[in-house]
Amino acid sequence: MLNAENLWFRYGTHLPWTIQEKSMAVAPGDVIGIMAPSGFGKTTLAKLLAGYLNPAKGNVTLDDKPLPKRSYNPVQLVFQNPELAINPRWRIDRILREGHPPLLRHLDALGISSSWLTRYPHELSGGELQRVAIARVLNPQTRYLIADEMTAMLDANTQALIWQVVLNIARQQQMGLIIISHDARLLNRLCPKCLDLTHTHPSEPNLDEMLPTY
Ligand SMILES: Nc1ncnc2c1ncn2[C@@H]1O[C@H](COP(=O)(O)OP(=O)(O)OP(=O)(O)O)[C@@H](O)[C@H]1O
Repeated sequence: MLNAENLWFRYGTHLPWTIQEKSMAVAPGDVIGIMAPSGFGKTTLAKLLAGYLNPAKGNVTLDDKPLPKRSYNPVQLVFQNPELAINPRWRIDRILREGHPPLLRHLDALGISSSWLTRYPHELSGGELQRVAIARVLNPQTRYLIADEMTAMLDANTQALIWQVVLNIARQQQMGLIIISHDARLLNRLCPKCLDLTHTHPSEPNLDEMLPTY
């Protein structure tokens, strides 16, 4: 279980709280959507859940323990722009093997061509590079995947292909998925449970009631 308990976060001591008293729990194999317009703190919440940011108060635990700081992070976060998460000086082959060797069937399913492996990131298109970024985290060590606008820059066909593969693998590996998107249709299609943050304002205290707990 990935558990966030009573999280508070702000980007500076004199700035307003971006995240206030938020709690949520995600079980293995759950698929949960988070939807809200720009600025409601979706990415901040994602970063807190993945341990990229530390809450001012509250904590995030995986099976009742803090997230590991030195070993592979079982809570992986994939953003819209793969360039930001990928070392531009590494060839694709090395990027894919950084955490855990990728399974050949995952590369095939995502349409990753063997001819890409010897190239550098700038020698792939944005959509091709995003597939590499996704393949990199779809390994058995990833227990929870947070997809923050992960397919927003892709065409409809590539988007459909990627989600089919990701949902299949998540089901097989009992990986929990948190899908953040502005696209209500996408979330309705993918997520049995969905949080719509547009009905609240970040400073209002009732957001908690919308978050699923188990
Ligand atoms: N590094 C930062 N320093 C200061 N303020 C920040 C920082 N990052 C985000 N913020 C602010 O925190 C608030 C929430 O930002 P966040 O990126 O979490 O929202 P979001 O809902 O994901 O938005 P978007 O859909 O545009 O990505 C915004 O008001 C933003 O300006």
